[in-house]
Amino acid sequence: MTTPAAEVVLEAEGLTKHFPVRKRGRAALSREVRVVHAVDDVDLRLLRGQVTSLVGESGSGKSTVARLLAQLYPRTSGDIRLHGEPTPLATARGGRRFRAYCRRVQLIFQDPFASLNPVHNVEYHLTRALRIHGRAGQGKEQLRAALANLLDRVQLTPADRYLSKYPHELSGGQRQRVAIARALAADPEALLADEPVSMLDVSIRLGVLNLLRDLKERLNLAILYITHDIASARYFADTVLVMYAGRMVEGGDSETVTQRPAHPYTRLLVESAPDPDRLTSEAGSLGEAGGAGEAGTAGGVGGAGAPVPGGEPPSLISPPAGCRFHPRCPFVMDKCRTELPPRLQVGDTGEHWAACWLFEGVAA
Ligand SMILES: Nc1ncnc2c1ncn2[C@@H]1O[C@H](COP(=O)(O)OP(=O)(O)OP(=O)(O)O)[C@@H](O)[C@H]1O
Repeated sequence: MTTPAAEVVLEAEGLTKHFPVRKRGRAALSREVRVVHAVDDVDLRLLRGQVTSLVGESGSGKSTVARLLAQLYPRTSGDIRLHGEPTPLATARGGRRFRAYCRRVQLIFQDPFASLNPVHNVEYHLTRALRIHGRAGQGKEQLRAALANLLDRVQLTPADRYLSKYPHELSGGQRQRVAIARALAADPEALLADEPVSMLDVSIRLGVLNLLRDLKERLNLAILYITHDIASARYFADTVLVMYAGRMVEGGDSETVTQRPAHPYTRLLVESAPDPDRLTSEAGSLGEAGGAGEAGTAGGVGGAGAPVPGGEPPSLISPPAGCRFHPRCPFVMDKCRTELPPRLQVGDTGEHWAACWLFEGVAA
């Protein structure tokens, strides 16, 4: 649960990334500049000691958000603030300020095999990270202790058994633990975990998620957990944010968003996710949101036998006007085709919102 007192570590406002489209053939002669609207006007906050999950299907812009937050890409517009301190649009890469930011905000990639160099062993990877961040200590003894401490944090013990191993000698889960240990070498405050378990065997996913949860609690980390699996977000996250076609469409505490989704797109995600103890009767959830008028129409979206919107996500080069989900939405109204819905409150707690016209005038 989000507590009002939780400290904001990292925050984005109006975060936008447009990638230019390379022109080919005759298009190369035209003056028209075409871009992929990968991320548009995204707001999010990562709180100390909490997991925020960013959920959405492939191509919705989740990884781009993580890369923008990690400063791997320059953003087109918007603000990123670490402890309220703005990061300039074009942070000088390699500069002191940039290095300090990168130390505090660490990214963990989906594929631990690709992120570890196959010709180097665990000791090399971790020692290098400790040295880069000035945390290797003085002399061999202190370095040894720092390495053992890192491996202990990711539950790879005894350390001596793992230090000499090469990536190919480790299981997928162990490799991801080494990648997490390498991120921890920087002593970060925020971890951006981009689909950290999706390439792992189902049997070991839970272990790695439990490890991240343990780190969140012990080290008081602010974690961004990116996933297309809304069921795992329910299990692991405190807060869930849902992205569709480059925009945020819903947010709130994880239990509410995953069990009583409001936006028709979130309902689609929840409907298609295997989650055995889902509380059904989403009709009731919209009733709670106010239930009257158009929202009442939406009450049937997620329930048994409810229509599941078909179709594909839109082109991000020329995204639909209004709500980007409108071409797939079973409850589309005229307004949805032309006007972008703002964040509208769902229910009466003030923490659950949906960018959907169905909730206009519904909240208490
Ligand atoms: N470097 C790039 N240049 C051009 N377009 C890009 C680039 N990176 C991402 N995109 C486009 O931006 C959109 C969002 O991509 P992104 O990888 O952020 O989505 P995602 O939700 O993380 O998807 P996945 O789960 O498949 O990784 C996609 O249309 C993608 O093709």
